[in-house]
Amino acid sequence: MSSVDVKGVSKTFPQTRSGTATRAVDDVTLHVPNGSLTAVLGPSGCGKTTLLRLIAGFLVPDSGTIAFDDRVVAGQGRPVPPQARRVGYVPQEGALFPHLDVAGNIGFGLAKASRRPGADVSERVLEMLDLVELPREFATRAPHELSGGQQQRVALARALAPSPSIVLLDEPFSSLDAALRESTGRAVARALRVAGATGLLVTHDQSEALSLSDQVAVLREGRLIQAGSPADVYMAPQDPELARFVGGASAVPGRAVSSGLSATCALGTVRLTAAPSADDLVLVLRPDQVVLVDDGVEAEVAEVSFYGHDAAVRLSLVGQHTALVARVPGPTAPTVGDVVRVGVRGAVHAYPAPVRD
Ligand SMILES: Nc1ncnc2c1ncn2[C@@H]1O[C@H](COP(=O)(O)OP(=O)(O)OP(=O)(O)O)[C@@H](O)[C@H]1O
Repeated sequence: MSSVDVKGVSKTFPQTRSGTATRAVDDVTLHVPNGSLTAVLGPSGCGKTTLLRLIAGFLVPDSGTIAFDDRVVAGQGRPVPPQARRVGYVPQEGALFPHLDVAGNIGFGLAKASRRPGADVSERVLEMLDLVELPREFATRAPHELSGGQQQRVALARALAPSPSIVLLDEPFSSLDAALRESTGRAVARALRVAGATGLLVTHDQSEALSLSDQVAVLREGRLIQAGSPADVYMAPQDPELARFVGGASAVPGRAVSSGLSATCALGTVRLTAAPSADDLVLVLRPDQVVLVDDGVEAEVAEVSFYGHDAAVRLSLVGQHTALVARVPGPTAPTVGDVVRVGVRGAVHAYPAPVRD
């Protein structure tokens, strides 16, 4: 096990023939505690893979340092090469060697530098199959005889077999369908915990990040916007854009009430989670905070997405240019064109409104 400390790391790709230089990672500082799993979350192109490749040693930072515990691996003197970093890497898909069976794939790293004298490769292969919760009989199967989720578990088993201190996973579930994605994700997180490895998981899927990790690190345009526990990132997002990205939210203009922890907005007076730092505010309403009530403000139903157990209802406040999303139990969902009444449940997060020129 090792902690990972990224300090002030930047990486710019030089100008390509077709465009300008890209600052893919911009002054990122991130601490990943020993034995924990951190999800690196952000939209496509925000620099997630580049950050992972810098930690793996496939890329060298332009500035800043990367350390595993107290051992600086990049940024001071000659960078430590990837093979000497004791890092396991699980790429997106198609990662298995098609000409080797499952045992050959899992034992691949062991057959090289990291094999301990006298260690039994086949015993380790079986241990690894147990760890990733696959039947031992799979050892003799070819990769094409496995499902996508099983293949990703084998890829993890291969990464874990040489007992790396750190495991880096680059969108390992992106090719799997929703149900398989969830079960494979949970199995992978369990295996990492049992192996005691420190993990970094790149994903653009906010529910995957929130449900699997101990810490969520959110990147936007190469910069680290927020790092915290899943609950912190969901309950106290750094800005309204992050609230929309993680969990979804409606942003409504509001005005602080001088007497304390409340604000007025198109939905009436609402309670705030903390004293506001400005008079003009942006109030962030989570879909589960927007509720259909008997005595609220009138809104017209613009769109309904039915998910079974619940439904997302897009609403437009009557006579106002305010759009809202409410999450209601599936069986109670209204239909498009209905006029309903809405209110706000619980305290809402407020941010200073952007200053207009
Ligand atoms: N080798 C490269 N040369 C030039 N630009 C690159 C290179 N690799 C990445 N980039 C650019 O750096 C930025 C960050 O890319 P990166 O792959 O790290 O993003 P990402 O968040 O992992 O995206 P995705 O989720 O789509 O995989 C992008 O604008 C990308 O075009």
